[in-house]
Formats: sequence, structure tokens, C-alpha cells
Amino acid sequence: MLKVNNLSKTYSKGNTKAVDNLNFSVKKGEIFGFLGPNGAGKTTTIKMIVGLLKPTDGKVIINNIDNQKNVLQAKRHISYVPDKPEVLDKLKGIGYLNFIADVYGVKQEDKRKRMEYYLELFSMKDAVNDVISSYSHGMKQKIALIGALLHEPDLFILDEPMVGLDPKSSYNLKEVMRSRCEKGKSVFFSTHVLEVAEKLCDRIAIINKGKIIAQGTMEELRALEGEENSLEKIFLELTEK
Ligand SMILES: Nc1ncnc2c1ncn2[C@@H]1O[C@H](COP(=O)(O)OP(=O)(O)OP(=O)(O)O)[C@@H](O)[C@H]1O
Repeated sequence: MLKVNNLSKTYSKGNTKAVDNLNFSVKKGEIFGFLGPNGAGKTTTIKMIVGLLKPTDGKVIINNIDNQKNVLQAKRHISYVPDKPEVLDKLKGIGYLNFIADVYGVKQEDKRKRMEYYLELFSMKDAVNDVISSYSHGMKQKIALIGALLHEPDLFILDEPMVGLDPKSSYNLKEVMRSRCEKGKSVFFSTHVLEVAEKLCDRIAIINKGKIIAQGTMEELRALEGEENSLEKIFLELTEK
């Protein structure tokens, strides 16, 4: 589903590599967690995966499509929700959702059913006719999430998705992530919430100072640092080395 090959990024302002030769892949039907301390390179990596930043080196392949050679085709397979979603403020929630569904060519009947389902799930039915500029941070995040789910992406990419969500919405989002994987779709997300990663992810990669320092299933990560260790302990031990 997603292959990241020798991916690097050096910002023109900085001398050091923000992302340094990353290699990993996300399989069909898998939830993949991307963990790392502040400034480790998570957002930079995600922006390269979704085609918002040009890599200095390396490749991103989405469903066998090189995202630098065929940006639009690659984008059809993904949805991305950034950590601070910038949804079109002047639109009403419903206008935004219709706009996104039309961009992706979602059929009317599918659009109606999916909107109804996700608006109910994320308690946004009452707010959908209000202007987005009147929404709270969490509500903006939820309308962005709903918009991102309308075209049933093969790969759902989320940067810090739990930040700003109330417990019920956070729980529901985790359920959505699980159900996407049961349908053979994939999820890639960054998080600082280690308990979420531990419970939810099939595989995890830990990035520190631009480099992946460990990746694998929870069992494989535990084998690196000791059988009994929680992800928190493994994370702290690996990132403080
Ligand atoms: N536009 C930019 N120009 C120059 N340097 C940048 C830019 N964006 C990020 N960086 C640098 O790249 C490195 C990685 O940043 P990035 O935002 O990818 O980290 P992150 O893991 O997402 O961090 P956080 O968890 O704090 O959000 C940092 O050293 C940061 O200062």
C-alpha cells in the first residue's frame, strides 16, 4: 500500500537532515503508528508522503504509484488530516463536505449515506449547517476527518489525530481506524500518545533526529528492550540513547 524508500529531507534553511534515509512500508489492512519526540521529523515525513513537500532524496510509492511522478493519481488513493486542519472557514460544514465529495467524485448516494453515518458518529449533525469559522478546534478537526473519510481512501494518513478530540470522538476515531483495516484499507498516523499506539497499531516505527531507530510489531519492539517493557519504556530508552 505504501512504500517509503531512502526518503530524506534537508530544509533549505537548515544544515541538518530533518528526515534522514527512511525506509518502511505499510501493508494492506494494517494500522501503522509513527512515533517520535518533538522535532523528530514526523510531520516532515508525512508531508512528503502526501505530496506537500518535495523530498531531497528518495521515493514514496502509494499503491504502486510514485507520488512525485504522478501526484494526482497517487492522491486519489489517500486522505490526509493534518495536526492543525485548515478547513475553508467561510463555508458551512455541509458546504465543505459537499465540496470535498465532489472533488473526489463520490456518487450522490454514497455521499449521502457516508455523511449521515459520520456526522452522527462524530456528533456533528447539529453543527453541520453552521459556518466553520464558528467551530471549536475539535469541531474543525472532526469536519476535516469526516471530509477525509467520504471517498473511502485506501490509505488514511493522520498527523496527531487524537489531539483536541474529546474522549468519545477519540474512541470513535479509533473504531473508524480499526474498521477501515477490517475492510482491507490502511491507516498511517503519528502520535505522542503511546498507549493509543500500543493498543491500536499492528506495527510501529520510532523516529528520532530524522532517523528510524526501531520498527516492528509490539512483540518485536519488546524483544529489543526486554520482554516486560511497555511501549513508553521502550520509547524512552530508545530515544534517550
Ligand atoms: N519549514 C521548515 N524549515 C526549516 N526547518 C524545519 C521546517 N519544518 C520543520 N523543520 C525542522 O525539521 C525538524 C523536524 O520537524 P517536524 O515538524 O517534522 O518534527 P515532528 O516530529 O513532527 O515534531 P512535533 O512532534 O514537535 O510536531 C525540526 O528540527 C524542525 O525544526
